[in-house]
Amino acid sequence: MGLLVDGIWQDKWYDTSKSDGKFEREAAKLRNWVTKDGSAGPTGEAGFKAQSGRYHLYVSLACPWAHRTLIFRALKGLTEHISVSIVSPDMLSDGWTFDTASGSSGDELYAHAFMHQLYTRNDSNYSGRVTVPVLWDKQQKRIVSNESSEIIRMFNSAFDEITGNRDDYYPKQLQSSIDDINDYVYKNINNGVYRCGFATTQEAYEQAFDSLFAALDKIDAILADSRYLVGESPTEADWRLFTTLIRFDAVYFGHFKCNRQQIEDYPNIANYLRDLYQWPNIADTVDFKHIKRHYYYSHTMINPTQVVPKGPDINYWSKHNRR
Ligand SMILES: N[C@@H](CCC(=O)N[C@@H](CS)C(=O)NCC(=O)O)C(=O)O
Repeated sequence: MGLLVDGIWQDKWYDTSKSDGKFEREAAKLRNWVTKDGSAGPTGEAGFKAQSGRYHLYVSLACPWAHRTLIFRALKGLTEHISVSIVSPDMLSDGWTFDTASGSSGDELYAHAFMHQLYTRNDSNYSGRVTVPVLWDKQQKRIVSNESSEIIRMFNSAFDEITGNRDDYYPKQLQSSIDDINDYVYKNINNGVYRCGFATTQEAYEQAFDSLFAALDKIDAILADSRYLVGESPTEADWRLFTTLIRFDAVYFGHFKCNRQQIEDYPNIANYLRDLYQWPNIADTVDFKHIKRHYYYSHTMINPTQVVPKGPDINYWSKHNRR
């Protein structure tokens, strides 16, 4: 695991020494938007018009942020319009790789060995972490965005005229409720599990742990009265929560020490998780082999033996009680 400094790869773990042992995630730097007509989006430059076959998505099947983009690609009928390369689940001293022997599909566009080569192809002087997902423009041969929350917004609407799929997971009248719940879930749950797992002091870990479970308790209470987080059909807020919930019992409970209880022990969340998992085309985006292998094998400072646990054995296809 590492980062680029002026275009040179350096193998370095996260530095928590300046933040009292707390893990702080670096903000994504490449923030252009694909739009229907190629006009500029909320940030970045114009020039990225929605077109079939023009864009390529680089993902890890293990990564919850990349997983969001695969879910929106599936939900919005974009699989035949946006191609994908999958990195290996093993992220060690070279960062994300395209090693096919350990589970990568290979870099379909450039046959790079490493993900950082894509970042320096985009900008030979790049400084920053080399993260997935990345949305790449095959026409201009550059990165559109490496911010998953924005890539899913693009997928939600920019390609609607091409696909004819007008399902809207961020409808205008619900946007402020979705934004509020997203902020809360991101801070306490999506990033909260990482704040538990990557904390390097007892105090930082316990703070993250307490806010994580307080938030899960609150979500379970919301789901007692409402089928989804914001009303009676799934929105962006549900899919963003889903990618953390589906990894929780298999990885975060043990590996990140999020072990007050499992998601299976939450009466409403456990059923809600199955409801989302069983939604058309979603189960195919979930790969427990990559998920477990990535975390347990790559984070050698947490699990130096790199032994990957066999369990748990949970059936996400079992019947749920959501209406
Ligand atoms: N803000 C980014 C975060 C992406 C992210 O942190 N991805 C992780 C994988 S789960 C990564 O690539 N980490 C590599 C690193 O930090 O060096 C997004 O949501 O797109």
